[in-house]
Formats: sequence, C-alpha cells, structure tokens
Amino acid sequence: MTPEGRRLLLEAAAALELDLTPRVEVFGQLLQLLVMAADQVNLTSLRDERDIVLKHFVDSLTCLRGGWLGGERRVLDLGTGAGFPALPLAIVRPELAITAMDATRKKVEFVGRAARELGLTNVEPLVGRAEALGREPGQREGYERVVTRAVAALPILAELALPFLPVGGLLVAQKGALSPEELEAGTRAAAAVGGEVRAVDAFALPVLGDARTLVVIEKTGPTPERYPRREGVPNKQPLFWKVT
Ligand SMILES: C[S@@+](CC[C@H](N)C(=O)[O-])C[C@H]1O[C@@H](n2cnc3c(N)ncnc32)[C@H](O)[C@@H]1O
Repeated sequence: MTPEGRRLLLEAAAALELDLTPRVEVFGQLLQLLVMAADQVNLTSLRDERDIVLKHFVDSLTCLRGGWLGGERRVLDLGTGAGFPALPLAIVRPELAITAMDATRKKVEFVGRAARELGLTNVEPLVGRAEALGREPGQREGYERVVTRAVAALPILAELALPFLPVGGLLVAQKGALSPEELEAGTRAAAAVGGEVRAVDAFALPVLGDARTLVVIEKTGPTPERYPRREGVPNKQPLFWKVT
C-alpha cells in the first residue's frame, strides 16, 4: 500500500473510531491479493487503491457501527463476493468466527486463499446458495449474526438471512440509501419470516460522504418452514416488494 493509501485507511477508520495502525500491513497484503486476483478472475470492479481502501475496506467496516457485532460470535457473511465485509471484519475482530458464503465458487476460493495467506484462522469459506443452505441442519439457525453487503433488496435479505439465525440473533444489513418503500417492504417481509426491525442507522461513508444505511433486524420468532422459498424465487417474487 502506498503511504497515501495507508493515510486514507487510518483516517477513514478513525472516523469509525477504529485504530487500524496495528493491522495496516495486513490490509496492505489484502490490497495486493485483490489487485493480483482481479486480473485473473472477475472478482471486483474496483482496481484503484483509493477505491479499494474506501469502498471495500472502510465501507465493510461500517458494519461495526452500533456495536451489534460485539463479543465472540458465529457470523455468516451472506453473499461475501470477494470477501466483503468478511475479510476486513476478520482482520479487525479476531474473536468473530466468520463463515464467508457465496454462490460463486471462484469468489469463495479466493476468499479462502486470501484468509490463508493473511493468516486469518477465523474465516471459513462456504460455497452455496442461501436458499439451499438455509434449509440444511447445522446451517439453519447456525449463526448468531448475519452480515450482508450489497446483495439484495431488504425484503429479499430478510427471507434469505433470517433462517440462519436462532431467536435473538441479528441480521446486520449494509445498504446504500434506503427508500421508505424498501424499508416498509423489508419490515413486512421480516415479520413474515420471524423478525423485527431494531435499528435503521443512516450515515455518510467516511471521506467520500456517500449515503449508507445499516439495517438491523432481530429474529424474534421461528421462521416458518416454507422459508426460504426455492432457489431464485425470493429474488423473482420478493415478499411485499415489486421487482423493477
Ligand atoms: C454485488 S455482490 C456483493 C459482494 C460483497 N458482499 C461485496 O459487498 O463486495 C453480491 C454477491 O452476492 C451473491 N449472492 C446473491 N444472491 C445469493 C444467494 N441467494 N446465495 C448466495 N450468494 C448470493 C452473488 O454471488 C454475489 O457474489
């Protein structure tokens, strides 16, 4: 990482009340791995150091706002892609046991390789679709927290994520600007699958100022057996939401 990249990372993380000084070298290694791998597999559209630092690393770490991920927890990153937020989270919070799940094998393979090269022992890669895994014993109700960034509209996320949580577990969803309509549909979908919206935290991404929203949904009752519906249906016919 260049001195400028390092300065940006530390400054933006400080705005999240995180001191990344002891971890900055690990983020530098992750940056290198991403840039190298981006040319081989179509992992992420971001290539530029400033973009990766702010839009991947710092943006991922905004899921720590509010302290919803505190303590030693089993965490599922649903739709991790190239490892976001899973890898930055694993670097900063070694006490979290994070399963990084995605439907695309090559992305999950990258995440596993990156975790090994960075010496992260708290990341478990998992290939699969949420619709299928959310019905598997050991996976259903298998995590205390689900995080997810840039994966789907809120009603879809509620249906895909809540089956992975026991009652009392939390979905922490990282979204951009959230319309009142999406929040309304997400609230109704959450109720259908056993959840209630606990917090809607709208904020600006450090340095860039882009609008972000952290939506926290608590699992308050069991998810009915019929959810999640079969593969593709939550996206094609989202609960209480129109596909545009
Ligand atoms: C836009 S990418 C975001 C990746 C990463 N979370 C990030 O913020 O960079 C969405 C990812 O979600 C995955 N995904 C979407 N629906 C999924 C599902 N039902 N089960 C598993 N993975 C899913 C896709 O394969 C894709 O890698």
